[in-house]
Amino acid sequence: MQKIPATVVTGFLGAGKTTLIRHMLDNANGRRIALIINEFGDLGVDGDILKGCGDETCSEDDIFELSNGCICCTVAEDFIPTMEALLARPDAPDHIVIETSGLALPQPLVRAFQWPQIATRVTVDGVVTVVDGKAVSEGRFAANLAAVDAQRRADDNLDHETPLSELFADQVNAADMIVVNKTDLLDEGEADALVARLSGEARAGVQVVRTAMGVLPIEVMLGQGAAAEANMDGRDELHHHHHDDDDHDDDHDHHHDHDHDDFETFVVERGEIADPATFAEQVAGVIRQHDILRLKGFAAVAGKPMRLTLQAVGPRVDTYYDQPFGTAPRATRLVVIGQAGLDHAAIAAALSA
Ligand SMILES: Nc1nc2c(ncn2[C@@H]2O[C@H](COP(=O)(O)OP(=O)(O)OP(=O)(O)O)[C@@H](O)[C@H]2O)c(=O)[nH]1
Repeated sequence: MQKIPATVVTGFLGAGKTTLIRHMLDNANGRRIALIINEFGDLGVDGDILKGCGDETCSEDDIFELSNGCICCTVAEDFIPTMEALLARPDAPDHIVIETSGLALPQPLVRAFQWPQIATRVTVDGVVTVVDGKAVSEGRFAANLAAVDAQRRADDNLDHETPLSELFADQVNAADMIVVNKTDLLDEGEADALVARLSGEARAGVQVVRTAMGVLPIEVMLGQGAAAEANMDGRDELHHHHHDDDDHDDDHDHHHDHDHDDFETFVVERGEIADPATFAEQVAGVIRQHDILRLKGFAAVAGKPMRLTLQAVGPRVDTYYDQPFGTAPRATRLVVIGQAGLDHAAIAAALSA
């Protein structure tokens, strides 16, 4: 029996994973693609966006949402049972695409494909790492040398970098292909420099391609034939497990105590907003003031039957009307994601003002 290829799409919060997958679904040309989506933050925004595709290639039945935390830490409880349920269905998909949360380490997920009940049926076609070209060019994932030094002074055993730079390095390290997205926000020189830098940091032979709005031909994205689960060499994660005493344990059920302890998420609910542009400015102000990494959700706009989708990556805020509320409650709900220590009350108050 031929194995079903599975593509793992990883990349930091807001890099453009959902956008890339949405574009792929819109251009699936009759391929049946099953999606497994893992989101950090409990609003199901990505699932909603992908279900809105309305195409028979991505019926809701083919979308599985894993929302019990980060996929790399819930492999046994969540991911494996979901894969088994997917594989037990009579109509096997042509391809499986897995969107990890922006905080996930891809390595534990790829290793899960070595589990016997999966390995006989599915192979990892490729790990696609989506990079926010603008954020990386601005140095958002650069190791913060001052912070690293302070940590080292505090604890000799620590040789890790910042949570952001570590995650970024691990996601790059796991890649079979790197997609430098958001090139529309870069000039050509910046894009060239970033591609050159990432080609140097990635494993040998990894292709680095550039996109805007995730426009990548489906033939480039799928069908890489990497069999990543059988080729783990050089994909190792960095030094994440310093809190665990048993971290050399290769037990598959082992819980990786890693960087998402350094991040947190919560939901803010408020009443209708008056005007999308004004609210977007207000949101951008709150993001700057509180150093929020990612904010997304849906808003009810006074007098408008359509639901407004709001997406912010750092202080860049996008809004668009996506669908009528219909019978759904006209609620405004926003999920906020940042490094641990966010002032929930102040942020909620500022977003509700
Ligand atoms: N300017 C610009 N914006 C983009 C591009 N790709 C995605 N975006 C926007 O960036 C925001 C985040 O995109 P998503 O596709 O949701 O990112 P993601 O990686 O799935 O985000 P998480 O699931 O939260 O980790 C959205 O507002 C997108 O419209 C791009 O190439 N250029």
